[in-house]
Amino acid sequence: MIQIYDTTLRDGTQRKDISLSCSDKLRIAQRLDEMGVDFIEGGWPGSNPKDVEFFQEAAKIHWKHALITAFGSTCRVNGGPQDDANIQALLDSGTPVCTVFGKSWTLHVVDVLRTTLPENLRIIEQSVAYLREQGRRVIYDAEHFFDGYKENPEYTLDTLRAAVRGGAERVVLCDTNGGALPHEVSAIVSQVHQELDIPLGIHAHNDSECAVANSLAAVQAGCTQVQGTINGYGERCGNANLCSIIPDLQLKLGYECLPSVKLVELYDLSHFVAEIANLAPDEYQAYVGQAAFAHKGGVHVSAMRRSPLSYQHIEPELVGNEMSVVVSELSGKGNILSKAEEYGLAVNGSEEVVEALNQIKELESQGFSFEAAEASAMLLLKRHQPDYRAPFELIDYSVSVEHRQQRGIITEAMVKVRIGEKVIHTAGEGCGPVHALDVAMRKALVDDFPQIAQFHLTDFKVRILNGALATEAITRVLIDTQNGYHSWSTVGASPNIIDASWQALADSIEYGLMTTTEEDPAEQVAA
Ligand SMILES: CC(=O)SCCNC(=O)CCNC(=O)[C@H](O)C(C)(C)COP(=O)(O)OP(=O)(O)OC[C@H]1O[C@@H](n2cnc3c(N)ncnc32)[C@H](O)[C@@H]1OP(=O)(O)O
Ligand SMILES: CC(=O)C(=O)O
Repeated sequence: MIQIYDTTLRDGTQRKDISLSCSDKLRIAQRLDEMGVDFIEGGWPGSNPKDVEFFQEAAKIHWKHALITAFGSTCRVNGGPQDDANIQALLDSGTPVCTVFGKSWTLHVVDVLRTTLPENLRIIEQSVAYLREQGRRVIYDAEHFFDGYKENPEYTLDTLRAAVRGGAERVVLCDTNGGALPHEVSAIVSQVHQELDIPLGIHAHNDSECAVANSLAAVQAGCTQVQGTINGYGERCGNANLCSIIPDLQLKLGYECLPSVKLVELYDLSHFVAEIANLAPDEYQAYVGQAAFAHKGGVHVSAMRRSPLSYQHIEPELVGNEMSVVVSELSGKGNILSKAEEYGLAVNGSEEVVEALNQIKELESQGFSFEAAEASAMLLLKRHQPDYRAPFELIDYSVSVEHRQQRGIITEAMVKVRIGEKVIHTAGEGCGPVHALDVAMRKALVDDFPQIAQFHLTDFKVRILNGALATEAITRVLIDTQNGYHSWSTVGASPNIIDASWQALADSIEYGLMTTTEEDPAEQVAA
């Protein structure tokens, strides 16, 4: 069994760009408790009123499994813990467990605390002992332990012994500057494990991109608690990422961290915390990123269709994620077949697949990109089906943009479309050419397809592909659209920006008409 100690609410919030409100912190803590995390470090009560409020509110909650811990430093140099505001704040937080950090590295004792080595041992021992006397369990975080150990191993061990004499139930070896490498962590933890008969923990930062590897090495060398954060948020480059460490330990190394029924909620937990932290989820994050099981290369997809573990290290469902297939110029027939299956399209023979595949490769060479435009990829496959009839057909369009003195810029569009046997000719004005085309198209289609009123353009991205050609360059346009309960993306590419926009817009409308009914979106969300 490995204890999971989450510090998202404390060290996680030391990441630049994260600021959680008290209620954000409580929501995350409750979600972590539901997951079965053992310790939740709620903050530093000696630091700010928000953290004080967190502990006041946390005291009113019935925690199912987790122990809430309050974090703070040892008492100030030349003072005693009984007179120390920070230690008092730890006691006032009312948590059953207090985590106290102290200095291990002589550089920090001498240059930062500006005190003597024996005085540092005194404040460690007395701070821990005082909290113990007040009935609190104490975890001792040995800051800069690995840097300190490399310089003066005997002194760093003495700091741990001081914490143990004070009554710490566990000492946590911190790679505060994140510079240690796995072989060093492995060797040092093994030596400490031999020297001290006390449970050990690991707290790693990611400055050498080794926080997860260092945490695993530490566990294998004897640590039984791992401190980390959800999504690896934390000071500078972050803390050890629990979303990787937990499945690594549980699925690969056979340790128990969370109840196994909870592991499948890891993907949701990661996205939940990103959402509350107001950060875009990292698509490329191991285990829980949306691309973690997304297959693009044709060779990979072809093999995956034959054996689901051929290009995956685990079954994605174990952590609540799912496999997906991307269509692009790197596709083979397998990608097309998988996409067709995903969209429920019956494929009538390999010729159809090869034609669609070749068209995708050709269009990508012209500047299209189907990876981020699944709706266009789906329409392309659909158009290769003999029985497919598009809901409308464009006959002509024109756009005029005029700059008139006194009247400013005037933009108008005309479209002529065929719906069945009917030809409809409309015009629209807009604040720009794409808006005017959109207005004219909606006018032309709304009587036959009233659901078009539900479509909203949510994003419009323009990228110049070969900038060296300056204004003659190919432009790629990606449009995101939604109808209140579902969103989709389409693509166009052309040396003419209006034409590229038109292609993406027409695909967006065609796909939307195929997938949106006339029902009220609110009812569809409920369904
Ligand atoms: C490794 C880590 O991540 S530790 C956590 C770091 N997180 C934070 O710093 C966030 C919360 N911090 C804060 O809100 C503030 O820094 C406070 C309230 C803790 C302190 O604020 P201030 O009193 O203004 O001090 P300031 O931040 O300028 O300096 C830190 C002080 O703590 C002292 N200190 C640092 N570590 C320790 C320690 N382990 N034991 C005792 N004192 C310590 C320093 O010597 C310095 O004191 P001094 O100015 O009297 O020499
Ligand atoms: C305690 C802590 O956060 C660190 O040493 O990094």
